[in-house]
Amino acid sequence: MTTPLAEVASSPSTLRAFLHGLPGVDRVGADARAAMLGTRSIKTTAKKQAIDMAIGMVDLTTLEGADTPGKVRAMCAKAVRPDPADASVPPVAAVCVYPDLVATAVEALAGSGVKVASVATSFPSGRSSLEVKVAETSLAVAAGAAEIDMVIDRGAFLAGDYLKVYEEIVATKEACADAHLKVILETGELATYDNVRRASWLAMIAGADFIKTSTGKVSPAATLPVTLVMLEAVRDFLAATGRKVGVKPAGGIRTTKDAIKYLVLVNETAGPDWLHPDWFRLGASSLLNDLLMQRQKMATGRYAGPDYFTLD
Ligand SMILES: O=C[C@H](O)COP(=O)(O)O
Repeated sequence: MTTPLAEVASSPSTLRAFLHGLPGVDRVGADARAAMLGTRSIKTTAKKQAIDMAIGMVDLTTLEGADTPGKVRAMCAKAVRPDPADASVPPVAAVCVYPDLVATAVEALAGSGVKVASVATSFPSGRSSLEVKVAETSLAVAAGAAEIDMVIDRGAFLAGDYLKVYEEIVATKEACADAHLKVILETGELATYDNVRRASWLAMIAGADFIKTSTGKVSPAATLPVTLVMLEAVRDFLAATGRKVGVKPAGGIRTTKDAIKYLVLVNETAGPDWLHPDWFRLGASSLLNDLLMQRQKMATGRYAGPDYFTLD
């Protein structure tokens, strides 16, 4: 890395030269390594620990046009006490909602320690003016959001207008004040792993606290190889700058088996220091019930069945 990072974004050409100077991703190698790590088995005792760890890393999400305050309150109750019959189940890390439902979630979660995350910047498309995006972020923060999940402008990124994407992230970070900023790359639209690496670095240079794979509205959403590329990026960014950034795969993660594959990937790629909700999250609308069912199966030897738990 020859250009000091502070100067990388001083012009469109320096930013482009930096991002295109990053080493290319060996696609076949990344796919093979993710597949290999995905087949690793873990011991039964480690599995119980992994399930509780995964529960504590969930960003329990509802991002539907039909969301209501009642649905969000019910989700918040589940976030705090995932299994009402078992107080040993840890709470999730955060709930993630649309900006207009932040106040409802903040009230429902008061004093619980579960954080409220709001999507922003015209989620999921990211298609509005910077003024609108910044105003939406400020309103969500004013309503009490502790975390903002913004989307990047993929159109600008794919057109090579990296400085526009950078400036939007910088402006959104400023509007966040003390709230943490997660930057959604929407990797399913970025076409190549090289682009995923570039977008990861772009977001981190611009001030992201977390980089997140997907909105959950585009297919493919989170995948193991894409998450591997992002974990390598946060590892390398820490080595280059001394600043640690978190990672959040989101979208399509529905089973305990998948969640554990992600934890193995984190451990083997970025390292065990990332195995904490401050540095790793799983964004999911319907993973929690499977984690609860598998947890109960390990404790009692039988499944309670999906009807035992309230809907995700
Ligand atoms: O940020 C989280 C995603 O929107 C959730 O996606 P999902 O419904 O596929 O779990």
